[in-house]
Amino acid sequence: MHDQVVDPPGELRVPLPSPQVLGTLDEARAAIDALDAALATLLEHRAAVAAAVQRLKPVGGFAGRDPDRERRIVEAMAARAPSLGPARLARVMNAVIEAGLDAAEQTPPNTGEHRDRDARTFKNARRASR
Ligand SMILES: C=C(O[C@@H]1C=C(C(=O)O)C=C[C@H]1O)C(=O)O
Repeated sequence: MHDQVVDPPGELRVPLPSPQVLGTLDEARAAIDALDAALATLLEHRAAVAAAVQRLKPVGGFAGRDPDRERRIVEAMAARAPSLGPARLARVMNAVIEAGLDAAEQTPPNTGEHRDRDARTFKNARRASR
């Protein structure tokens, strides 16, 4: 049902129904499921890009954590998510960043899995920017 989220490949499309039009619990839950499907796709893609960053930095992984960069990320996101605000978003993004770094550490560099995943990530990003 949520397979259509990435369509065409390299582009994420998700309906953003106004909460006011959600009249039933089933409708509201279906809307949440669609948003979560998109969120999962974004999180997977973000983790792959963050893993690529780790390999490009002089010191990657948890050892190369950059609190200033993380603060700037949260500030930029808070402008788009004012009802959450910077303090809540900082908690969310701390979990997202740690999950990404953890996943990157589970996949050693220069393996076929990395190479294939990076190739897909950048091919999709290039295609999406055209
Ligand atoms: C991705 C980087 O490495 C780490 C992970 C970050 C992230 O997932 O956004 C941000 C800062 C760093 O702690 C980076 O330095 O840009």
